[in-house]
Amino acid sequence: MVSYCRERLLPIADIITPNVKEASALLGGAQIKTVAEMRSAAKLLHEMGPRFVLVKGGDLPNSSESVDVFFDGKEFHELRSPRIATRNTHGTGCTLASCIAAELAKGSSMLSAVKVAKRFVDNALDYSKNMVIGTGRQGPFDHFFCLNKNLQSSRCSIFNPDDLFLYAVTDSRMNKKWNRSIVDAVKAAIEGGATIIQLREKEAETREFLEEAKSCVGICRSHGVCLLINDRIDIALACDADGVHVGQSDMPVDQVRSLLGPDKIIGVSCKTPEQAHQAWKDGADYIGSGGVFPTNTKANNRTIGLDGLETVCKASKLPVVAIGGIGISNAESVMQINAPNLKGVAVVSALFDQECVFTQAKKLHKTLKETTREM
Ligand SMILES: Cc1ncc(COP(=O)(O)OP(=O)(O)O)c(N)n1
Ligand SMILES: Cc1nc(C(=O)O)sc1CCOP(=O)(O)O
Repeated sequence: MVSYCRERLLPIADIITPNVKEASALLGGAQIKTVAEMRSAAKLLHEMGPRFVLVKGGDLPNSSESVDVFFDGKEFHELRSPRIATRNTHGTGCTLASCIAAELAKGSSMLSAVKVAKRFVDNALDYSKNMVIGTGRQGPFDHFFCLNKNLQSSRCSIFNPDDLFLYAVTDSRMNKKWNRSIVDAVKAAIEGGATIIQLREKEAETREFLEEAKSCVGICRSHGVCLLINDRIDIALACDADGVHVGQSDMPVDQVRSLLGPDKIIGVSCKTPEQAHQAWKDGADYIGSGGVFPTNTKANNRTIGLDGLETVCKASKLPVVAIGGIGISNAESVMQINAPNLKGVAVVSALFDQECVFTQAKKLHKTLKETTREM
């Protein structure tokens, strides 16, 4: 059985998710008692063929944390969560693997799928830790805990593709023109319905930008909205933003991931199916695709049109947000390409080159809602 797995299954698997005992068996009885040994095991297992390896550390002795090691062939990520003391752990492995498969089917990258699945299992374990069912050494846990209406919904920091619905991208030049601070602009956009914010401040000095970014992080957190930083990984780290957006000539996504770690959101601009494919391989969480229409906001930007957007959406498993020349008058035509992974529109001037950011955000949000309800 083990040799069949090694020879026939591992070479064709996208991901394998052994616990430490299973990893040890696959490696002919190797000792795996530390996180360092889990990393070595993940590397050796990867050499047997699967594209990704997740070695699960739930059984690791003497640890207050549950540490899983994720390896994509280049980078290791240690996914940590507090260990939940319970005997109700029967079925966790199958649930984790099924949840990864479901997230992949929804279009997530492998790392995002694994993070969502780990969070789901952790929440389920915590919710059902005190249940008493049967008298065996191990009890079952509650896979359907999400259906319990009395359960308090806690916002999890994991990226939700639906957050791309109305994506507000700031521009300091526009906000200066209308005599308002970035912080006021961000607040108005959120109150009007923006579902995610990106600070794209091309002209700001680093120190000033960092101070503004810190204030915006506070505002976004208090509204439960994610904040990303355009291009500047240093600023994102310093202000503890939720992630970054990078372009094709910025730092490559896999390098960004190794600097930011597994928990941050990474978006990447893609105009072609090849770029979209690479984004997925490198572990991006979403794609920004445009210019859908001509724009005055970004100089020399190539317009790919609605056809180009559709081509990128079709080529990709990742969630996509459309960008470039989008506003209230044409948002409907964008969403009507009706690609299941097109999650929303990203706009700059439609919100920020306007007298009232709040009103414009509200109007655009309403338009998007009406459009998507009809589809
Ligand atoms: C959501 C979103 N999509 C695309 C872009 C463009 O990013 P990039 O290619 O890095 O260009 P600049 O923004 O740096 O001019 C974006 N910012 N956001
Ligand atoms: C920042 C940016 N990126 C684009 C891309 O095509 O990748 S278009 C763009 C500017 C979008 O501004 P507006 O909403 O004012 O047209």
